[in-house]
Amino acid sequence: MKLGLKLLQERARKGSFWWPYISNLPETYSVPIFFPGEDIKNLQYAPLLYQVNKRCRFLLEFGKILKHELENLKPDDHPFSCQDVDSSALGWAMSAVSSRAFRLYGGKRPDGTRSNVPMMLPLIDMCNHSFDPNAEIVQEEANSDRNMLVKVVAGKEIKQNDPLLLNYGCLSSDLFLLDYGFVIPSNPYDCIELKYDAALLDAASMAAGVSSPSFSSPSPWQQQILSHLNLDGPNSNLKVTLGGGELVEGRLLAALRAVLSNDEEAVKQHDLETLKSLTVEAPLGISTEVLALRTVVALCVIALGHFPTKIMEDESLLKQNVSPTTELALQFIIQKKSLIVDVMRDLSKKVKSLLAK
Ligand SMILES: C[S@@+](CC[C@H](N)C(=O)[O-])C[C@H]1O[C@@H](n2cnc3c(N)ncnc32)[C@H](O)[C@@H]1O
Repeated sequence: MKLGLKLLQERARKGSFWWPYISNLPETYSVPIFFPGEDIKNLQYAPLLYQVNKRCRFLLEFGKILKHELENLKPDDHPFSCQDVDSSALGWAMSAVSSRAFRLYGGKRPDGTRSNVPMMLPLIDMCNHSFDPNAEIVQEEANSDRNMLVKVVAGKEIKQNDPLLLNYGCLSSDLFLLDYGFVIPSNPYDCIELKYDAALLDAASMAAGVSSPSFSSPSPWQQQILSHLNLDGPNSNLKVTLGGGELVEGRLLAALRAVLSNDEEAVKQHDLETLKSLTVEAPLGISTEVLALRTVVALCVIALGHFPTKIMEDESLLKQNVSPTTELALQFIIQKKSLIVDVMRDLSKKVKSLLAK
């Protein structure tokens, strides 16, 4: 937000050096904080809705604090040349920065290391994103400590009229939408967030064929493994993911394998890294592995059931003449649901091949 405030300050300052740049920035952004209520609802996916709400609440709160702080300032002391900076102006600035700033190395710290700071880079910020970019940003130190040379360097041959494309990062679809306001079809870095919840896992594993699951009442050795995986205990992190690079997050896979195995000796023969790896095939035996993978498939079914609409309904709506924000919301949820379906398909294939052994 610091850079956003600076942007607002320069936008309000008469004769600002940055005015030509700032006056050419988009007036609106397609990020969800500006979506109409109906399209926020259309986003359906709870972790994204949580982030959108969090950002909106922050902007409202910060707007109030700022108003209070600026209230009694003399015109000469006013950082925004007496212009009103409300939550909508803050939202504009936040979106300008999140969608256009690049994180680069800043000045040197006393210990010689460099801080990582967001910077607005006029002209460079005209480059769109691609996971197959044709250029990259290269930073070079100039002779003085304060100055930094920032260049865009071609990574491959670029023909005349080809767009210059940079890689903004291997980000999930949530971050592309929240920060940049677009959705990449079949984003290989997208994932689904789930909560490691014992009752939910008991239900999922029962659907997978476990008669008396013990996620809600793990034995002490299983609890120890869960706490090593940071899935149990006071500072646990219960957020686990499906999809992305890993298909099933290693911590979830290890927990499923350990709790479904019930064979302390067999589990303790393996280190955590082995238990977390899907490329290590069935370290605790085929039947445990099949139950673990089927439990994930059941989790996927439950996750899909939480979306109020089906992919086919979203796709047919998308074919109609919808607004750009509805289109983005639909693209986003289609992507999320397709990812779950892909995970189910890949895991079911694995189960089939295990059973054929
Ligand atoms: C750094 S700016 C890039 C320049 C921008 N296209 C412009 O005309 O000003 C980032 C914004 O460009 C758009 N953008 C960048 N890459 C995109 C992509 N692959 N697909 C769709 N929109 C993209 C998004 O609106 C994003 O917020």
